[in-house]
Amino acid sequence: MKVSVPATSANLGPGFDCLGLAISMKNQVIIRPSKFHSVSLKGEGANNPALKDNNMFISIFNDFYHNLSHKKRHFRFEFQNEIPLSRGLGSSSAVIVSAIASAYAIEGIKLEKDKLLNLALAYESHPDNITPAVMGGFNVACVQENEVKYINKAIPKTLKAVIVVPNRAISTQMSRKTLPFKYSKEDTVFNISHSSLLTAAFMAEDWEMLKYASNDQIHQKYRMKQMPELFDVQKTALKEGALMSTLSGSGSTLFSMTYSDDSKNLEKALKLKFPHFRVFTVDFDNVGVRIEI
Ligand SMILES: Nc1ncnc2c1ncn2[C@@H]1O[C@H](COP(=O)(O)OP(=O)(O)O)[C@@H](O)[C@H]1O
Ligand SMILES: N[C@@H](CCOP(=O)(O)O)C(=O)O
Repeated sequence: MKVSVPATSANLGPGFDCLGLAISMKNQVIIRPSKFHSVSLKGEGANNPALKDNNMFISIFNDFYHNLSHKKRHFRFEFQNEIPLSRGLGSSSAVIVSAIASAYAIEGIKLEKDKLLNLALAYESHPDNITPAVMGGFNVACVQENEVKYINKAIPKTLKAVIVVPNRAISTQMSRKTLPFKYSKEDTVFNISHSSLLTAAFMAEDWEMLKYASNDQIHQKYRMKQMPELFDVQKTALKEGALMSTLSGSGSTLFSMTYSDDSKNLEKALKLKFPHFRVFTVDFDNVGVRIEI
């Protein structure tokens, strides 16, 4: 059985904790019944022994598997990870979503995507990553009475993401600690208006509006101070034709969106100016979690 989950870029500038989209960089796990428990790990995180020994996937999978099944079975888990860890690309959401989906699938129990999303919410309280990880596409989401309420829209093939991934990790938990406890009325109104405009721009496919709508006053500047070069990455991306350029999730990745025709130029300019960072051009993912029995 094979499960794959896409990476995500959350917040999209002003949509702190509520906007996110999926990109076609994915983590995949193949699970087979086996005589003994065993784990193999390839790709991102492969040289991190903690991921093999104390793997968040295995512990969430076991929580669900033991609740769903009365059989005592062992499995071989083969992980192939494309999502860099702690870079604001939703690696933890991918793990949570794939672990829950795998436990149901291995038992042959059908799990609706809406239910999967709400089960994942118990492990990741911000819906802006788990919603695109499950559903794909662009998503606006909020949590009410312990349920995710969301609206989802596919992103056209004429657009691509160009991401700049620094070599330094930023943990989401630590990055949230850099944010103020209180915001002024001006900053609050600024973000509500820009986040609403950004949502409308995605829905109306008005891509030229993104450069205005993607401005933010409540999280990026505080977080990017930890790695001031990110301001330069953002400025360069916008100067080189990005439709928008925002801190991905809690960082450290900078996410930019471009017309497909412009993406190679943008990638080239960013690689030239920031040779010490990894730069990737990727499609958007409109499917979300995939399960193959
Ligand atoms: N492929 C993986 N396998 C196991 N655990 C992972 C994997 N990817 C991420 N994690 C867990 O998630 C943590 C990163 O979560 P977080 O700081 O929220 O970063 P991100 O922005 O990538 O989601 C890692 O320290 C690790 O505990
Ligand atoms: N809204 C959250 C999103 C965190 O995304 P991640 O990919 O960095 O885990 C936040 O901004 O803290």
